[in-house]
Amino acid sequence: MKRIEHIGIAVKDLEAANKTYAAMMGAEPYKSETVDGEGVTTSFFKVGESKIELLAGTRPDSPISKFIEKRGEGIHHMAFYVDDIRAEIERLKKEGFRLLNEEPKPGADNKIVAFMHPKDANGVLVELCQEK
Ligand SMILES: CC[C@@H](C(=O)O)C(=O)SCCNC(=O)CCNC(=O)[C@H](O)C(C)(C)COP(=O)(O)OP(=O)(O)OC[C@H]1O[C@@H](n2cnc3c(N)ncnc32)[C@H](O)[C@@H]1OP(=O)(O)O
Ligand SMILES: [Co+2]
Repeated sequence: MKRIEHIGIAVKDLEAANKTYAAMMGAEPYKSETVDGEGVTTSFFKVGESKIELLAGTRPDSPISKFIEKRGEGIHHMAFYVDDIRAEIERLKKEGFRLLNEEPKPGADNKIVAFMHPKDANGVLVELCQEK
């Protein structure tokens, strides 16, 4: 795993959260994107080589809507950049980690992504991402 690509933060109101994070970080989000497959709308702020990804659910069965319903707003996942996501999925499976999707799926910001179960990483939902 090369670097922390982004930290995902679950928010109820993306517009309001954009204003909060823009004021805090002193910069506007550089991108906003809806990923229908995940039921989320995202916005991204640069932090050096990493990013903050704000995520709001677009439907009640979205993982973000369910997370907020159960736990409230807050850090939802940590994403690592990898050069070869399929090789990394195979390596993690051999190590005994449970992948939530074994075939990479479309993510935001021109990435393909895969998730690892949070119970296998001390309560942290881990995302792998690779450039499309
Ligand atoms: C924008 C695209 C992409 C990108 O490019 O960056 C994204 O970031 S998409 C982000 C949203 N998508 C996902 O999160 C996909 C992967 N997630 C899932 O498959 C599910 O959310 C889940 C992690 C399997 C949980 O779903 P489910 O099992 O239906 O929910 P439960 O509430 O029953 O959870 C079981 C268990 O796990 C705990 N949990 C759930 N989410 C998290 C989390 N984000 N971090 C830590 N722990 C989490 C939950 O609390 C339950 O534990 P117990 O209460 O102890 O049973
Ligand atoms: Co993410």
